[in-house]
Amino acid sequence: MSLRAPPSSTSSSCSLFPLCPGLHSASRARLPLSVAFPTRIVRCSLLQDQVSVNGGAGSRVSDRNELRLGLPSKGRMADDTLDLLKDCQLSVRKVNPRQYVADIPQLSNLEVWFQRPKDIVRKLLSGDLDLGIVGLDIVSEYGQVTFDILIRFDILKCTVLLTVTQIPKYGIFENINSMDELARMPQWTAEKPLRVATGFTYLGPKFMREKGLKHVVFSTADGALEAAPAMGIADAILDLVSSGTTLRENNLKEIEGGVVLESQTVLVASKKSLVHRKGLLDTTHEIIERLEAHLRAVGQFTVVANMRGNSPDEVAERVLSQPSLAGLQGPTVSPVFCKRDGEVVVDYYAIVICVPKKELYKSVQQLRAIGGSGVLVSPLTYIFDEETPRWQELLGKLGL
Ligand SMILES: Nc1ncnc2c1ncn2[C@@H]1O[C@H](COP(=O)(O)OP(=O)(O)OP(=O)(O)O)[C@@H](O)[C@H]1O
Ligand SMILES: O=P(O)(O)OC[C@H]1O[C@H](OP(=O)(O)OP(=O)(O)O)[C@H](O)[C@@H]1O
Ligand SMILES: [Mg+2]
Repeated sequence: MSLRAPPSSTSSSCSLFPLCPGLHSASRARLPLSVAFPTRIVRCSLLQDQVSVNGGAGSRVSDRNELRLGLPSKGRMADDTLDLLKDCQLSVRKVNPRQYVADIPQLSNLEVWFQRPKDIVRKLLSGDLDLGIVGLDIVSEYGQVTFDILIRFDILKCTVLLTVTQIPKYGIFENINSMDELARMPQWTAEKPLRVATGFTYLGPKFMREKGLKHVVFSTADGALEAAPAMGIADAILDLVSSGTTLRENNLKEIEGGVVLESQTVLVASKKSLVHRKGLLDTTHEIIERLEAHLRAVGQFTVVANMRGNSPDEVAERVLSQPSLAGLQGPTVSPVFCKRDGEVVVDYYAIVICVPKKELYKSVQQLRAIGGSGVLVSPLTYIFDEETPRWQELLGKLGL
């Protein structure tokens, strides 16, 4: 199998991400400060001794005071991420769409930097960002050897994506439906290996090796990979699948055992920054708490209803007799006071429960069946629990 050399297992960001591998320090020192192109002048505002590739030492903690969160500057995740933060009352304030720095007024001393997803992971590793929101696929691909310096929290709201091996539905693949069958095809030899096109040049070879494919070569492209088999460039591809439309429209099929990774949006933190950067732990705590409380709340409605009854216990018993009305820890039942013939009396009780969105109508029917009226339904913003499991998990990982 022809594989790209695996990245070095040291945490040096220079060896992990050589943007200009050929540029050694001697030639760097001679870099001109402005470079002339035929149509325009591009001025580099770098001081000569600052010119280096991706900052050098891996996961350093620079002496800046501000905390930095990286968010996707473009692509499918960009808007979803901003919407999610807005829903958590952490709206990002951006002066104009082309500006790459912003802030979140609720979180003081935090800078938001908009970056391409893969650059967010690179900059977390190099210490230029402290936190980031990206796809797990990107973290696994670009942060592969350094999970010990990154800490991840799953944000379950966004679409789960699969990175999957895909082959044509036609020709020699017509009856091939699993990775085992693909591996056993006699066509793949040292002289004529299986050609796989993928953007996942680290995860792809690793996966194929684990699946026992011996004769494989990889090619890569920046996008539209599904075209590669029909163009005759590849036999199979390894790419993301979300709705499955692109795969279908290009006459490809997923195969059994071909899932490399289930991806979703994750919040990632640099472990070194968490330990050393003042204030980061508190800010991360707040972000995690808000995300967790919000993600718990998005699937629920608050339902308030009035119910005639003789006592809170009797009303509670009626409510709890219905399968969809138990709420999170049971109903809150409070007396509704009104004045009759000059006297304050309690004929009704107000009950408050949380109801899963999917079960709303069923719950309203059950409420009516036990005498509920005046049912008010409102969305929930947060459900804060006593404990934040993800926060506890983080403290555990940091040994705190
Ligand atoms: N079809 C999709 N549905 C939902 N999310 C997706 C989809 N495709 C990609 N993503 C997510 O969006 C993230 C970025 O993908 P995107 O296509 O925007 O950038 P890219 O092409 O990988 O990078 P770049 O364009 O910067 O080179 C990925 O981490 C992935 O998790
Ligand atoms: O299953 P689907 O919902 O169709 O989505 C999957 C497609 O989306 C992404 O590509 P994108 O549209 O970002 O274009 P690109 O490959 O050119 O980057 C991904 O690379 C798949 O091709
Ligand atoms: Mg694509």
